[in-house]
Amino acid sequence: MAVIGLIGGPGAGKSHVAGVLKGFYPVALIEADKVGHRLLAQDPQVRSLILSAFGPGVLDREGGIDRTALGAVVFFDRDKKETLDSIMLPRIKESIQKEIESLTQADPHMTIVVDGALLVEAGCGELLDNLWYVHADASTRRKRLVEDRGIPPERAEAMLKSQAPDAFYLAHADAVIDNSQGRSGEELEVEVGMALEKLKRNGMDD
Ligand SMILES: CC(C)(COP(=O)(O)OP(=O)(O)OC[C@H]1O[C@@H](n2cnc3c(N)ncnc32)[C@H](O)[C@@H]1O)[C@@H](O)C(=O)NCCC(=O)NCCS
Ligand SMILES: Nc1ncnc2c1ncn2[C@@H]1O[C@H](COP(=O)(O)OP(=O)(O)OP(=O)(O)O)[C@@H](O)[C@H]1O
Repeated sequence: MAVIGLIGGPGAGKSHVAGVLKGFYPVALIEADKVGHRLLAQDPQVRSLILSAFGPGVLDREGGIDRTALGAVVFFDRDKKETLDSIMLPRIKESIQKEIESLTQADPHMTIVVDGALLVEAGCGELLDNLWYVHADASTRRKRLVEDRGIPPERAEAMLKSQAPDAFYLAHADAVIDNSQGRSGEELEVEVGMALEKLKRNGMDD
C-alpha cells in the first residue's frame, strides 16, 4: 500500500499524470479540487464562513458559492487567498484523511493517488508516503490554462502567480515528473513507471 501525492502549479498536468497512473496501474484517485468543490457546495459551515469573509458578491442566484466569482477575488488578492486557505485547507485535509482511511480499510494493499496543488500547504505531507512534483514551465502552463481549459488570460496569470514557486515544490518532492510541452506520451508513461518502480524498490508499497 502506498499513498502518492501529486503537487505542482496550475496547468502543470497533475490531473493528466493522475490519468496516466489510473490508465496503467490499479490505483484509487482522490482529487483535492473536487473535495474542495464538495465542501463549498455542501458544507453549511464553509458557506457561512465564506459569506462572512467575502460578502454576498461570491454567491450565485440560488445562494450557493459561485466559484468563478470567488476565484476572481482570491486569485487577485494575496490576503484574501490566505483567508480562503485558512477556511478550506484544514477541512480539505480532514476529508482526504477520511477518504484514505476508508479506501485502505476496503483494501489494505491499495495504492492511492492524491492530486492537489496545495497538499503541502494543507499539511497533507503526513498522510502521504511519496510526493511527486509534476513540472512544466510557466509558458506551457499558461498556454494550457488559456487554450485547453478556456480560462481568461488575466485569470490564468493570476492563478499562476498565486501558487508557490518551483523551489518550494522541489524542496518537498521525492520525485519530479517532467510534463513540459514537447514530451511524448510514451516518455511521460516511462517516467511515471520509473517513479512507481523506485517506490516499490524502497518498500513503500507494502
Ligand atoms: C478558488 C476556487 C473557488 C476557484 O474555483 P474554480 O472552479 O475556478 O477552480 P478550480 O477549483 O478548478 O481550481 C483550479 C486550480 O486553481 C488552483 N487553486 C485553487 N485554489 C487555490 C488556492 N487557494 N491557492 C492557490 N491556487 C489555488 C489549483 O491549481 C487548482 O487546481 C476554488 O479553486 C477553491 O475553492 N479553492 C480553494 C480550495 C483549495 O484550496 N483547493 C486546492 C486543494 S489542494
Ligand atoms: N502531457 C500533456 N499532453 C497534452 N495535454 C496535456 C498534457 N499535460 C496536461 N495537458 C492538458 O493541459 C491542461 C492542464 O492540465 P491538468 O488539468 O492536468 O493540470 P493540473 O496540474 O491538474 O491543473 P490544476 O492545478 O489547474 O488543476 C489540461 O487540459 C490537460 O489535458
